[in-house]
Amino acid sequence: MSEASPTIGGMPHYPQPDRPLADAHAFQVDLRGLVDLLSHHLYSSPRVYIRELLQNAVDAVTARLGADPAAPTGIRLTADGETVLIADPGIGLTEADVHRFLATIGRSSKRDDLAGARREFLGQFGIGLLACFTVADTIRVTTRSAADPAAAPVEWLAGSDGRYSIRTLDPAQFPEPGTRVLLTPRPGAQRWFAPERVAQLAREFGALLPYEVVVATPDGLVRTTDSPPVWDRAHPSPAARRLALFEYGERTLGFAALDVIELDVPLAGVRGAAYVLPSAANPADAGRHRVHLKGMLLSDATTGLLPDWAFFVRCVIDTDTLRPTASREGLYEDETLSAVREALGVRIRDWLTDLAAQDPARLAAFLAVHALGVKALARHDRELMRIMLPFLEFETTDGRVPLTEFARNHPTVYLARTVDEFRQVAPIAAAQGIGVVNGGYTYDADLVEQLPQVIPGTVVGELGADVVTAHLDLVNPAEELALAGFLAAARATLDPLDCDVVLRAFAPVSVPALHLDNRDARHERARAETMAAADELWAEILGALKSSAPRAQLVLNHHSPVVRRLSGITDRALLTTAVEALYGQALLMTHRPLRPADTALLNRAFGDLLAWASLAARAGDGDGV
Ligand SMILES: Nc1ncnc2c1ncn2[C@@H]1O[C@H](COP(=O)(O)OP(=O)(O)OP(=O)(O)O)[C@@H](O)[C@H]1O
Repeated sequence: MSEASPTIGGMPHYPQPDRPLADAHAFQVDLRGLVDLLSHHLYSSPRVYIRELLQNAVDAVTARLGADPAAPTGIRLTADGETVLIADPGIGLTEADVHRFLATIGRSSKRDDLAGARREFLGQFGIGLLACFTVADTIRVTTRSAADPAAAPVEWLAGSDGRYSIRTLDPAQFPEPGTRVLLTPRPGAQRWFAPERVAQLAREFGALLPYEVVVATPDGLVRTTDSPPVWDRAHPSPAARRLALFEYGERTLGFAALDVIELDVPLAGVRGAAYVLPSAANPADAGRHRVHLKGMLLSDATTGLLPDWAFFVRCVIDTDTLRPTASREGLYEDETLSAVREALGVRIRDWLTDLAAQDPARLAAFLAVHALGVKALARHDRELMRIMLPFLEFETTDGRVPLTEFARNHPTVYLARTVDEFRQVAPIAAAQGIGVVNGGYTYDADLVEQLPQVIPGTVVGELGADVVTAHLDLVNPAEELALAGFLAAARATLDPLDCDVVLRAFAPVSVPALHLDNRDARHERARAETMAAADELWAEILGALKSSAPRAQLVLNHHSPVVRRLSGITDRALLTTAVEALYGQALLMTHRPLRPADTALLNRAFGDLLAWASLAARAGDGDGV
């Protein structure tokens, strides 16, 4: 029996330096420090020790099958509450292998020196076994090599203090090739050895592994593998296959999907399914997918697997091309991953276009929940936009309608940039036949702007106050002249508020006045107000920014009975109050927050109107006496 300390990455096989390293030393490893690093900074939880044990067992079985396709494959975990034992009938190790691989941190038998990690194996980094030290104080490995039947079986006993011993065993004690790993818990880690927890972890990580794994517990044998995966099984009919996929999704992801999209991208080595979320998803949510690498669960919250726009699906996949990060809890971002991401994106997009062509009712059900996702996708994909546009509804002056239909009825499509702007003008614009789309919602303005490329001949214009006024009927000059006094008084009242007054005739008659404004004008007013309140330096800077933005407009409706009645008022003070009240009412209709000056004006107008009313009432009483 010999005793030694582990070395790092195959040390002391020094590279050949230019000059001999006469005074060379080997790196030492502080195993406790390393395990501490792994458990606090690499692995999210000690539970991964089961995954690492399973992984080594699976790789060992795969390696032996390579040489002997008839070799046994069953893997058995035994959890008695005190210890955990895993036994595999795999390739095993000779004493030299033990020193070389088990006891050398960072060295793996699963890497070709030039080609990197070999595709058929799960492991590659040569650190997995260390995960066991996050829960165990000692690891006892007994192993017999299948590759070298003459080699005696050996026992390797390693402690978390960084020391190990090795001894040869009597071949009669270990007649068959294979490996057994026995772990004894470190203080405080007993809970990770509870039989039901071991079985649950084996099922969670290893349900799709290619070889049968059973867990022997005091309550009996538990089979934790359930392979081949549902997508690789034969089903009696396409409907039965779909049903099986739905059931599998609900069991593993925890929600009843709206739809399921099969993923089979042979070039990318990906098989599985994408499940459409049953309720609207947050576009900023990076998407959490359940990813298996060669059957072993990598993580159920893997990000970066799909393009950002595909936030409406969650995938369950198995792949043999993608690489894990060293923690084996995420995907390594490389060219393969971006190719897979693109291929899966194409698959989901194709599913959408097929749905549009073959099953509009199912597409409508999908869009009722995920229109936002499709809009996000369509922005970058003109072809998809062309296909989806007839199905995507937008808020417009014709109600919620698809843009294609809207563009057919309105050769010029006006775009209101904010929800407020749309609300402000929609009823009036609709009455004048102006076609306006509310561009205030996420992605809508982008899509409307691309409309001319998708439907040639369509013109998209910005909706400004001038567009609306241009569509309102002019009042005949003689009639306008008759109201000149009233209009002059109204202009004088509103001029200090940076608002012009114009007279037009428009529908509906129930709207006496319309406050038309645009963002430039609002910014200009805000700037002017700040300037008035600012000190000299700021006033100068703000003054330099002054622009000749159009002023707001109060458009009085000549058809409105209220306006007609007002124009008959001769008392100047009452007229001022009435104009202020009209202006205030029009402002309230815009649903925008009021400036302090506007609030003051509204209060004053209301108070004055009350005073006028009580005066009139008293005068009426007086008449009666
Ligand atoms: N059950 C086993 N049967 C045979 N060899 C094993 C077994 N477990 C571990 N080994 C050997 O020990 C080496 C180190 O194992 P370890 O789990 O630390 O790393 P790995 O599996 O190579 O890579 P990773 O860090 O990615 O898991 C393996 O490369 C393998 O040669």
